[in-house]
Amino acid sequence: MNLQDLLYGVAIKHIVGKTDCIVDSITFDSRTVKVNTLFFAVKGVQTDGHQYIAQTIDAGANVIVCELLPDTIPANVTFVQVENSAVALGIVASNFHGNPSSQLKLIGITGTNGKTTIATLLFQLFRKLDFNVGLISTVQNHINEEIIPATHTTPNPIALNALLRQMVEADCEYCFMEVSSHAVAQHRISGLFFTGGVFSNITHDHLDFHLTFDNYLKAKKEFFDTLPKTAFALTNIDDKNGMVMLQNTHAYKKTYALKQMGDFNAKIIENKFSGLNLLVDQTDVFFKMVGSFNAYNLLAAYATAMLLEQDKLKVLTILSSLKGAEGRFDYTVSKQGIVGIVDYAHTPDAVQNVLSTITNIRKGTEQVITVIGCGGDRDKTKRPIMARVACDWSDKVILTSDNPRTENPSSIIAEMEKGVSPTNQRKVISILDRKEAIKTACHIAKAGDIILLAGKGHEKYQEINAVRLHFDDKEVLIEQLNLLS
Ligand SMILES: CC(=O)N[C@H]1[C@@H](OP(=O)(O)OP(=O)(O)OC[C@H]2O[C@@H](n3ccc(=O)[nH]c3=O)[C@H](O)[C@@H]2O)O[C@H](CO)[C@@H](O)[C@@H]1O[C@H](C)C(=O)N[C@@H](C)C(=O)N[C@H](CCC(=O)O)C(=O)O
Ligand SMILES: Nc1ncnc2c1ncn2[C@@H]1O[C@H](COP(=O)(O)OP(=O)(O)OP(=O)(O)O)[C@@H](O)[C@H]1O
Ligand SMILES: N[C@H](CCC[C@H](N)C(=O)O)C(=O)O
Ligand SMILES: [Mg+2]
Repeated sequence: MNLQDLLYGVAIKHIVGKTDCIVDSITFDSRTVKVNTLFFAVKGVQTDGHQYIAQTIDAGANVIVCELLPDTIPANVTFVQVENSAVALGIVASNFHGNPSSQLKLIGITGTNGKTTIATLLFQLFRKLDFNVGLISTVQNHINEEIIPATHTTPNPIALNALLRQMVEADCEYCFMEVSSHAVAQHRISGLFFTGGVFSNITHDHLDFHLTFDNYLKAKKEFFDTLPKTAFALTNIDDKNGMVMLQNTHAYKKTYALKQMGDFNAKIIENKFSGLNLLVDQTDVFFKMVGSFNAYNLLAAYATAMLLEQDKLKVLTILSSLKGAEGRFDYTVSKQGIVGIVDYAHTPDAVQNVLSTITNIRKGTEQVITVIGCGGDRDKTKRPIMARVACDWSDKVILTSDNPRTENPSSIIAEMEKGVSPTNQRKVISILDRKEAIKTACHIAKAGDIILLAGKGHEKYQEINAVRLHFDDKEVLIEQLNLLS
């Protein structure tokens, strides 16, 4: 592709070298550069792409997009200086793939919790409404029934635009995608054209990356700030920062709420293990999904479908039969009557939500046994809080490993233990090995008791020392429950 076409829409500070050259591929990773590659020098968390410029030229790169020009510029290489290489990367990646986001209706969902659930519900709903649909999510990406494994919640701009291009080729009319705060802060969504944005909620997470809650909020808000005038900006106003999201957006503003009047409203009539009974915009509907947090997710999906001009009754009928994403409040009952729940709660708020839901709908006499760990190389400040919340809402807690990554798992558990108050000590045991922890929970449980396995949801691995070993909470849970006599 011609360089001038690729650079369309990029704010350029300075160009050194010819602009009428042909680029065959684009990358932000020096290790994948070939002849006639455009290399983006991006500043990262670990290293700075600018360090690899000379290496990429040796490997055949003919164009370099960078923030700082080197002292000597070799002949036959074009240097494009920009303010922010990551922003330029998004725009060029979109141009390279023929701007696929403007050829379908792209809806982005942001928030601390609920993104995967809302995006998946919308994908399942629009498939059942007979549309060709794409999904970009933590669990997996989809083009209709085709599954494309996910590496990130929101992929890098090159992978993202390639995926959107495949969706356009498959005649997809809609794509529902999660927009993580990392993706906004790293400009992975730069250059995309959105038809709508949805905000679920914001609570404590990712402070290792954003450093302060304020920065984290700003990242979420920036997504809404950059939505075009033609898009809708749908927010949950029961969240205390829900209105903040709308402050500077050019998009048309819409709200949803359970506790106050919004443009879209729902009321919980009944919340049981068998599902939710909700009054949605005055229509009484029974849903298969459990828990008040899922009332919010269902309402967000319904409101989005209404903003996309779908038929209300058809939408509610289909939503009422959906189960949402894999590994979210996924429950099973053993032959002894022990209830096992696998859930992806990995933030203090999510743990509290899932446990308060269990508390609200349990009969009262059973014990709640929670098995929980925290991820390594991620926000450390949430560890004691997650342990405290688990203790406050459970009868017994087994602290264990999640994905330790490169950290020592015992140190992660020790940080969680700091959140256990003296009165709660008697409820808690720590078992390093996650399988042993689940086995112990199954042995402690009696008929009617509820075991919650929190934090790993759909994940099919446990990452220890940078190696991913097969591990599936649901598989282990069922195996251990079946071994009980
Ligand atoms: C913290 C974070 O988000 N890191 C992402 C980031 O990596 P980084 O900033 O560490 O990059 P770096 O290693 O410093 O490298 C800087 C630049 O130099 C380049 N480089 C590097 C080495 C080299 O030899 N040559 C070279 O060119 C790199 O390609 C990069 O362009 O950019 C990389 C390339 O896009 C991502 O793969 C990487 O995601 C890591 C693997 C990750 O785990 N991210 C998680 C935290 C994440 O993004 N999660 C969110 C979900 C969060 C949520 O639940 O809300 C997600 O959207 O998935
Ligand atoms: N609307 C909600 N409000 C609060 N908690 C929720 C909500 N929806 C889901 N949860 C809890 O958060 C967990 C993660 O849900 P989900 O995967 O939908 O969120 P996510 O935003 O995609 O998370 P991630 O950022 O890790 O991809 C669920 O397993 C549940 O415990
Ligand atoms: N999307 C989340 C996933 C956390 C899941 C948990 N199992 C862990 O490994 O910490 C994150 O990147 O923080
Ligand atoms: Mg997700």
